[in-house]
Amino acid sequence: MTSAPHAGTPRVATLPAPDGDGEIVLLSDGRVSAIEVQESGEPLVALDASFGPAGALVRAEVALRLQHAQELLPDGLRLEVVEGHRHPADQQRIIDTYAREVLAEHPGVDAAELEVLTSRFVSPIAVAPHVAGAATDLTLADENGPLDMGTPIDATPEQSGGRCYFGSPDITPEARALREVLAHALGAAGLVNYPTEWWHWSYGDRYWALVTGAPAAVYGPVAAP
Ligand SMILES: C[C@@H](N)C(=O)N[C@H](C)C(=O)O
Repeated sequence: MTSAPHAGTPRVATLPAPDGDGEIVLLSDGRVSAIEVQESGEPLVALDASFGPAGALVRAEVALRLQHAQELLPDGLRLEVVEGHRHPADQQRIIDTYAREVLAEHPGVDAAELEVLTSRFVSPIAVAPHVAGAATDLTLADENGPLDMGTPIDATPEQSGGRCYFGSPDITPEARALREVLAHALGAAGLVNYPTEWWHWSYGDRYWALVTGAPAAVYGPVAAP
């Protein structure tokens, strides 16, 4: 899953993709932290009620792109965004909680391996897309509320038996079809998925830059107003 870096070589932190096709680059991979940030200075804005009651904060361009994705969805479906910008203290609390769970499952792993395993579910703080206002946790909803996407939002790999991975082959055809609808709209709007979490989509952060080949990220850590 991880290899010790040679001098000057970023750490590789990857997982085999669950459908057997390629690999997932984790947020703890050194190629993510090596991406430069050319901060745009864009403000955080609150998403309106068409995205659900959370009123999540995201960068202004992310909000526009989510609006575009919303418009690309089939009639009767909408995006329900449950979280956007996250305070670094909240990010750290999630890291600490999940790292304890990982350690209980894998006693004896060293600190580097623990960081890699933990990053399947929560990002290292330095590259955290939510802390940059670049990421949203979201799902699809219809007039009756959120739909069954195969797992609840925030199911860990352990809790979900890996079904939280976007490409999990172990979900129903209905949930698979809904994940594809989500990916079609958000991908067309320029957001990228973190493949270990079907609900996590971002634009402008370092992971986005790595996936899209952009020369730099445009959002680094930002404080909420
Ligand atoms: C904790 C989970 N909801 C989450 O936000 N994970 C992503 C990868 C993150 O920490 O940025």
